[in-house]
Amino acid sequence: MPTTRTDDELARQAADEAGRALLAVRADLAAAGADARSIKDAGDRRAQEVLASLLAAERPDDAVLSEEAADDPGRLSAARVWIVDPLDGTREFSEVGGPGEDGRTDWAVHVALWQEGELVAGAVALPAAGTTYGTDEPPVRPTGAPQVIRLAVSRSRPPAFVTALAAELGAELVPMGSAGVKATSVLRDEADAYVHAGGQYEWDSAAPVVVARAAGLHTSRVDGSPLVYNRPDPTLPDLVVARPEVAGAVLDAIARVAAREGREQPPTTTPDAPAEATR
Ligand SMILES: Nc1ncnc2c1ncn2[C@@H]1O[C@H](COP(=O)(O)O)[C@@H](OP(=O)(O)O)[C@H]1O
Ligand SMILES: [Mg+2]
Repeated sequence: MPTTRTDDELARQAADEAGRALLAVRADLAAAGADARSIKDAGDRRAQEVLASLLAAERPDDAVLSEEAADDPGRLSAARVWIVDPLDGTREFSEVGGPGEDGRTDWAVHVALWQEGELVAGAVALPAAGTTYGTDEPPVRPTGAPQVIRLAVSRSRPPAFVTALAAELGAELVPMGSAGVKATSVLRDEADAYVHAGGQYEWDSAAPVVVARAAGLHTSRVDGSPLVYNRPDPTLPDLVVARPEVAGAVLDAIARVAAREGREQPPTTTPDAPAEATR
């Protein structure tokens, strides 16, 4: 029987349950000396199982779009769709170092709910850091204008465009894994903005974006247009999450860099699928 949790509470519960399962899987496999590929695969599988069974039990009438499940075309006519990334930052999750080592903390579980055109609830769990950000308790964002803008960027494949943007802004790059970790780094005051271009999917950004919005952060595509979810093609290749104090400067600088690179906007298609991508 479904419980009476709100959608916001269910998002947090689902992200936390998957996060606990991921910590257990990683600890077991690291202790057994498993290789990174086995740890990634087992993590993806286990977190998907936890999310799928919880959502099926609690919200049997809703559709689900997940990185780790076959796409269900029924989602395109559904009123409510959960958009989930059971394990974001898969590479970082699998870097455990060796038996007895704690492993990295920059990976996340993403759970978001899309309803009739908008993201309405969500949670981003950082299980190894012991923190979950959710729309049930909107996070409090840092305020004030930074002297030097800090840009969160992929540690394993920083887009060349973001390196050029940092030079344009006189900004510092702060490398870390996972889209959820990078978006919430703005809430932890570790960065002032997360800018990504060149390839991503709806599940990479849906939960980070709905949580960031709940905290009052700016969220958009790199050209300033709205992020739109539950589209037939789940590719959503670029985004900006930023403190409102820096959002204008960041978007202006993006436009200048794009103009210099001889095109109207930064790349909006995936040029080549990264080795780690599962699709
Ligand atoms: N160029 C690209 N194409 C497709 N997905 C990308 C991408 N760059 C980053 N991503 C995805 O965005 C997430 C964060 O990546 P990063 O830490 O490098 O910024 C990862 O999700 P997964 O770990 O769920 O695969 C990664 O696969
Ligand atoms: Mg992801």
